[in-house]
Amino acid sequence: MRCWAIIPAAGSGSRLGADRPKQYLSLHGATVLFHTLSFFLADSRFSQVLVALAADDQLFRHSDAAALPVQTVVGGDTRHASVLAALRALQGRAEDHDWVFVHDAARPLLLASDLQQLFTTLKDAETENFAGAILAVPVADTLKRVANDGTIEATVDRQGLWRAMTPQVFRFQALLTALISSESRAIAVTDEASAMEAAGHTVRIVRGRDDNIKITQGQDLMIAEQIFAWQRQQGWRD
Ligand SMILES: Nc1ccn([C@@H]2O[C@H](COP(=O)(O)OP(=O)(O)OP(=O)(O)O)[C@@H](O)[C@H]2O)c(=O)n1
Ligand SMILES: C[C@](O)(CO)[C@H](O)COP(=O)(O)O
Repeated sequence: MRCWAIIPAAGSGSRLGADRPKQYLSLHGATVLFHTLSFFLADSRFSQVLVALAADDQLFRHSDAAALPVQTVVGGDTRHASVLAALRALQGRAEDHDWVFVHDAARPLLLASDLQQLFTTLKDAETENFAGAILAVPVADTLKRVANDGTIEATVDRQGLWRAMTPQVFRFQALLTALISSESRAIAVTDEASAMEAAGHTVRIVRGRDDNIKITQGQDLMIAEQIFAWQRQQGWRD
């Protein structure tokens, strides 16, 4: 049984509105993508790291990430399609029961302690009958549903609500089947767990670190810079 890492990096970063896709923005002297790919390459438990790039990506080959020993695949118009493309690239090499860890390129602050929590949880997958696990954090704010005119329509009960993060880890064949099924049924999934849930699988939540943020909008890059510096100061990253 082997482990594979899939890094979806084919997005355009439209919500952040930078001058390039956010995975190519600089974070403490290297691109966001370089940090994320390097993290998984440094862990010998992974047989290979695959990165899904946009079909028209012109930046990767000129970036610091181009020198890394990863397999590139052409991603799709959605994150779902990009992950599916990477899974299809594994067909013929990955065994059905291999674990596939999917992690957003835009989450460069993942720490080894969180990854280890996932590996430890997976040891119980067979005996406790769950299909995989995801990092997540409980919602701490009051949630509002807002109308188009900017007024509050409702307050959403946050009891039991968690924010899904990545890595999300599932068995190769089960994940491939679930994503193909979601695609064929035109079910829009924004994470792998959604597809697995729709396929009837049980997914385990692992309480992750709050600083495993996804660089998405507003001041996220500045926040990531601060977190990165603090993690380094704590000795949690090189
Ligand atoms: N067609 C897509 C869309 C997204 N992603 C990747 O999925 C991760 C999470 O997606 P998101 O944060 O939404 O990134 P973007 O799609 O780039 O952002 P936006 O929605 O603001 O354009 C990112 O690493 C992104 O590169 C991908 O591989 N393929
Ligand atoms: C996978 C994910 O990061 C979990 O929160 C999130 O769903 C990605 O969504 P995005 O809109 O593609 O950023």
